[in-house]
Parts: sequence; structure tokens; C-alpha cells
Amino acid sequence: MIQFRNVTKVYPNGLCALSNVNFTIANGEFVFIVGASGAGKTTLIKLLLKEIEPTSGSIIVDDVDLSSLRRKEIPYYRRKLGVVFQDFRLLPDRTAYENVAFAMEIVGASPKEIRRRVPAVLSMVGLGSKAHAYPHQLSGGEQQRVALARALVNNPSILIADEPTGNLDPVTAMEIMKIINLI
Ligand SMILES: Nc1ncnc2c1ncn2[C@@H]1O[C@H](COP(=O)(O)OP(=O)(O)OP(=O)(O)O)[C@@H](O)[C@H]1O
Repeated sequence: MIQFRNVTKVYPNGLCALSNVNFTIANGEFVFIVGASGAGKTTLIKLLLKEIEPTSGSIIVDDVDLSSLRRKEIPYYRRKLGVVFQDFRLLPDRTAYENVAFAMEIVGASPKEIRRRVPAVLSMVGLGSKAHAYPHQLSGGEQQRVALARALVNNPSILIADEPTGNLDPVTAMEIMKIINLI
């Protein structure tokens, strides 16, 4: 469960990006955050990733107040989160398989586990046959599916997608949303 309680974020230059925000997202909920440009959506995601700190208020994820996390606990907290960005953020010199495997390598998964899990997740997003293609050999929708596989491969309990279809045409965007909806 994710809870924002009276969260306010004022950036160092004095700009108030979020003012007294309260909401709860229950386990299993699929939530869209919609708002005008500059409304504070990215700020909200950065707070959840603990990339930035709230000026006041608390953010609670699975009963843990993020302000109580020590610096060395943050990487473990982030393993709970799978993140997909609008611009995919794939490593250009690695294949689809290697991009997804890399996410497992950095959390210390065994080579055996990686060999088992990566093809399964690539198949889940419909890319089983493109595992050895490099990002530049893939369409935008395919690249986003690799990014989705990478976000999912470590079984995160929370999937965060920041405008995951923003760079895609409407038909491809719909395909991505269908996959996310099935997860
Ligand atoms: N590091 C920063 N320092 C100062 N102000 C910032 C900073 N980051 C964002 N802002 C401001 O905070 C407000 C909210 O920005 P944010 O990026 O969260 O909006 P958004 O809803 O994600 O917008 P968009 O849909 O355009 O991406 C904006 O007015 C922005 O200019």
C-alpha cells in the first residue's frame, strides 16, 4: 500500500510543486495520475522513488515511512519498485536480453536464475523472438516492451510508469497499456 499524508514539496528555489497531497493506493490498484504540465506528477514519482525528500508530510510504502529509511536501505527499498519511463532508457550497446539481464545482475541474481527468468519475461511482453536485437533494431513499441520487461524482471511489488506511452503512436500505446493491464 502507498500512502501520501499531507505531502508538500517546495523546491530550493521556492517553487511549491505539491501542496498538502493526500492519497492511498491499495494493493492491486491500477491508478492513473493525470494533470496539466507542471502539475507535479514527476515530482510525485521522484518522491516515491526517494530521489527527493518531501518538505513536509510523510510517504508510507508497505507500512514503512520512507523518511525512516537509512541511506544503505534505499537500494533495497527500490527493489520493490519497477519503473518505466517515457523515453525507455535502454542501454544502446546491449541487446534486449542483455538489457533485461542487467537489471537482474545488479541485484545479484545468479546466472542460472537470469537464464531462466529473462526469456520468460521477454516472452510475456511478446518479444521472445527479438531477444538478441539491439534497441536501434527495435520499433518504439518494442523498445518500450523491453523497458517493461526490465521493470518487471525482479518481481517488483509496485510498477511505476511515467508516461510510458508518451512517445508512441496510439495503436502501439494501446498495446503497451494492454500488457500493463494484464500484469
Ligand atoms: N528541481 C526543480 N527545481 C525547481 N522547480 C522544479 C524542479 N523540478 C520541477 N520543478 C517545478 O515543479 C513543478 C512540477 O514539476 P513536475 O516535473 O513534477 O510536473 P509534471 O506534472 O510532471 O509536468 P509534465 O507533465 O510537464 O512532465 C513545475 O512548476 C516545475 O517547473
